[in-house]
Amino acid sequence: MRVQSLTCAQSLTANCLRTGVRTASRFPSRCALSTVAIRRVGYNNSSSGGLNTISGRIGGQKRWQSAAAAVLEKAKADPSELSQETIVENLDPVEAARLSKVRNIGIAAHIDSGKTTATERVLFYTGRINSIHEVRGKDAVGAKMDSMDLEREKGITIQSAATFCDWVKKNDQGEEEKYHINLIDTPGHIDFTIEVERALRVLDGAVMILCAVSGVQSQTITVDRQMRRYNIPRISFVNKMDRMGANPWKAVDQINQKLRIPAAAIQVPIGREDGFKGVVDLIRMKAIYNEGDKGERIVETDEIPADLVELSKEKRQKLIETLADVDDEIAELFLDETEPTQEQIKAAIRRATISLKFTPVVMGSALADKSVQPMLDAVCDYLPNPSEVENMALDRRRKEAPVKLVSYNSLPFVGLAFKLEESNFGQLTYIRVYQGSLKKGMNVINARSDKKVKIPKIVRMHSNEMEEVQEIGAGEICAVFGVDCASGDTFTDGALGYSMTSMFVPEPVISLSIKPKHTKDTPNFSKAMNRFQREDPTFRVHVDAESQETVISGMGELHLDIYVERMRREYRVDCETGQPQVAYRETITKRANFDHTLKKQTGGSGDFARVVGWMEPNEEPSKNLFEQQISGGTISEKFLFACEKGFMASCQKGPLLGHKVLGANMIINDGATHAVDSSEMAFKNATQQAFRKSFMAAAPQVLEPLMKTTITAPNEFQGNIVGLLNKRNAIINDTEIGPEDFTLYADCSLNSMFGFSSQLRASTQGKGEFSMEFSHYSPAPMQLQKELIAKYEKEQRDRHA
Ligand SMILES: Nc1nc2c(ncn2[C@@H]2O[C@H](COP(=O)(O)OP(=O)(O)OP(=O)(O)O)[C@@H](O)[C@H]2O)c(=O)[nH]1
Repeated sequence: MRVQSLTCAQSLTANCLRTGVRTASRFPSRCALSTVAIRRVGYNNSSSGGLNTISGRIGGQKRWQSAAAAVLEKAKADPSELSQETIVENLDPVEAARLSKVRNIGIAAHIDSGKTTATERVLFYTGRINSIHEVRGKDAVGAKMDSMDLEREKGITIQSAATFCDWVKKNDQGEEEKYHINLIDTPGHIDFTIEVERALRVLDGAVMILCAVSGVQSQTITVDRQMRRYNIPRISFVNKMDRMGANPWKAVDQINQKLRIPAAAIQVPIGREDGFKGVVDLIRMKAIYNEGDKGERIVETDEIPADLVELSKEKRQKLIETLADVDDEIAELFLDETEPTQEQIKAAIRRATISLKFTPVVMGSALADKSVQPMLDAVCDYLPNPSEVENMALDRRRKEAPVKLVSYNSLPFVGLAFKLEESNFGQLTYIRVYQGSLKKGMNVINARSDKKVKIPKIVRMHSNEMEEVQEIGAGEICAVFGVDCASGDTFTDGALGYSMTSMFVPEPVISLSIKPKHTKDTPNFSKAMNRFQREDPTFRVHVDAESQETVISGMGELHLDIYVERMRREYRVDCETGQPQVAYRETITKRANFDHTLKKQTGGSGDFARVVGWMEPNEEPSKNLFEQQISGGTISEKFLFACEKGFMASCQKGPLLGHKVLGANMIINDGATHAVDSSEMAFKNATQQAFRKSFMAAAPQVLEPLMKTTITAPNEFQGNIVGLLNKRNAIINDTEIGPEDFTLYADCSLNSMFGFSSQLRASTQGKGEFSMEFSHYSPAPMQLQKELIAKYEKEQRDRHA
C-alpha cells in the first residue's frame, strides 16, 4: 500500500531531521535495556506469572546475579546514586518479566457511561466472578463493584472499589500470556472527585469510557484534566454501541477536538445499535465476534464483512496517519512510503500512548456483552507496566532532593497509603507499593510521623471481599490492616528517608449544620463523623464555637446528602440538617498597623500583654502567615508561640462573617511583657484582639468560590444557556461548537449555581448537562458582601441579646 496523505507526518519528520531532534518516547532506553536483560539469559516470558519475589531462585541466573549483585548492593545502600537505567539494566530477568505482565489501571468516565457495567464484564471474563449482575438490575443483586447498599439503590458509584484479576491473552506468536491487572472502578459524579484523584495518583494507566451516543461529556472533560494532572496514559473505550444513535466516530472526533489528544480508532464496529455484532481489528484486519450466553467466547475470522472492507482500510489509514504525527518511527516509514507492519503499528501505539501523545480508541457494548475482551487486550498491549512509569519521591535526608523510585522487589520498600476505609475488621489501608516488597509481619516507618508500625495482615481487595497474602511485590496494590495513618502517608522500611507527594485534595465548597435528632444518638454520631473524616479528605467537620453547631463541609450537595444518608443506614442516626451554605472566605487588601495592649486589673493578679506590628495581604492568596521580627526580647519565645496560636485561631473565624481567613500575614515586631501579669493566655487574647482591629482596618473583603463549569447541550439551546449564565454573572471563557453539540466553559460563582441543574434541564428539554469543579476564590460582588455582613451582624446581635 502506498501512503497518500503525508502532510503532517512529513512535516514533522522533516522538522525532526532538520533539527536533529527525535520525538522521544517516554522510556525507550529502559524498555530496550530490559529486553536486552531478558534476552541475555535466554529467559522465556511465558513462564512468568508468579507474583511474589522469585529473584535468585532460578539456577540459570548465576551470570546475571554476579553482574547485578554489586549494583544492587549499592542500590540498597543508596539508590539515588544510581540511574533508573542502571538498575533496570541489571534487573533480575524473572522480576522484569513479572513486572512486564502487571497493569494497574483505573476506569474513569462521565456519570453513567458504563464503568461499573464494563468492570462487571471484566471480572466475569477473567473468572473473578461466576455470574454477571447489572447496575440497577432486575435481580436486585447489583454489580460487584457497587458493594454499598446506597450505591446499588441509586445506581451510582460513590466510593472507588479496587479489585484484581488475571487476563490470559494471545501474543503475536499465538502463545498465551497471563497478565495480572489491578483495577479500580471510580465514581463518575464530581462530588466524589477525591475518589478519582486518589485512584489516579497511584495508577499507571486508565480506561476512559465514553458513551457512543453522547461522546465527550462535561465530566469526561474533568476526568481528562485529572488524568493530565497525574500524567496517566489511557485507552478510550466507546461503550453503548448497542444504543440508538451510537456513533463511535463522533466520539473519536471529540476526543481529538475537545480533549485535544490525538486519537484514532483501532477498531471498526460490525453493525450498529440493535445490530451491533462485534468489531474489525484494524491492526490485524480480523473480524472479532462474541459468542455464548454472556459473550464469553471470542471468535476471530479473516473474513471482514464485505460492506466494511473499504471503511476498515480507510480507518486503518487514518490510524497510521495519526500515529505518524506523534511517532517518529511511523513518520519515517511514511517518508519511505512503506506500510508499517502489525508489530510496528502496535509498538508505535504503545510508545505514543505511554508518552501521553496518543490514545487508541476501542469500542463495544458492556451491557450487550460485546467486545469487552478486545478492550482488555488493549489494556495489556498499550498501557504501561509499573516499570515504565516514572514515580518520584523526595529524599528528606538530602534536602528533599527528588529521587526516582524503581519498581524492583530487592530494593528498600517505599509505599503510599492512598485510601483508608473502615471495615468490620478495623481500619483498612490501601497501599501502592512503589519500590521493594511489603511482607506480612514487617516493620515499616510512617515518613510523616516517623512512627514504626508492624504490618499484621496483607490482603488483596476484591470489591468488599479480601484474600490474604504473605507478600506484595513492587508495582502492586494491596490493603493492610491495623496500620494507623492518614490518607497520603508514605511508608518506608526505614532504610530510606523518602517521602512521596500526596494527591491533590480540592477544598470543600459547601457546608451545612447537622445534629442528631435524638441526643441518645450522639456517641454514634461522633463515631460516624470521625470515620467519614478519616476516610475522605474532602469531608470536613467542625464545631462552630459560638453556635455550638456541628458543621459539615464537602464538595457538593450530593456529597453531603450521601453522608447524612450513610449516617442513618450505617449508624442508625437520624439527623436534622440546616440549609446548605457556601464556604466563603475572608481576606484583606492593604496593610494596617497595630499597637494593642491588653490590660486587666481586677484585684489579685491581672492580665497584661502588648503586641505591636502590622497585617498585610499574603502574596499567595491561599496562604496565611505569622511572622515575628522581635529584637531585644520584648516578648519571650513562649509568649510568641501563644501569639501564633492566637493568629491561627483568628484565621479560623474571620471578623466579617465568621468564615475562614485566607491570604493574610501578621507580623509582630515589638511588644511589652509584665513580670507578674503576663501569661500565654494574655498574649493569645491580645493577638486575637489586634487581629480583629487591624483586619477591619485593612480593607477586608469577602471571597466566594468560583467554579470551573462545563456545560454541553445540543446546538439549538446555546442561546438559552448563554442567557441562563448571563443572569448568573458568569464569565464565559470559551465555547466550542461541534456539528450537533456545543460545549461552553465558564467561571461561575457557586452561590449563583444553586438550582441551576433544574433550570438547565427545563431550558434544554433535559438534554443539557453540566459539571462544576472548584477553581479559586474571588471577591464576591459588593452587594452580596454587604448583605452577608449585615446578616451575620444581625445573627450576632440576636445571639447576644
Ligand atoms: N444500552 C447500554 N446501556 C449500558 C451499557 N453499559 C451500561 N449501560 C447502562 O448505563 C447505566 C449506567 O451504567 P453504570 O455501569 O452504572 O455506569 P457508571 O459509569 O459506572 O455510573 P457511575 O459510577 O454512577 O458514574 C446502567 O443502567 C447500565 O445498565 C451499554 O453498553 N449499553
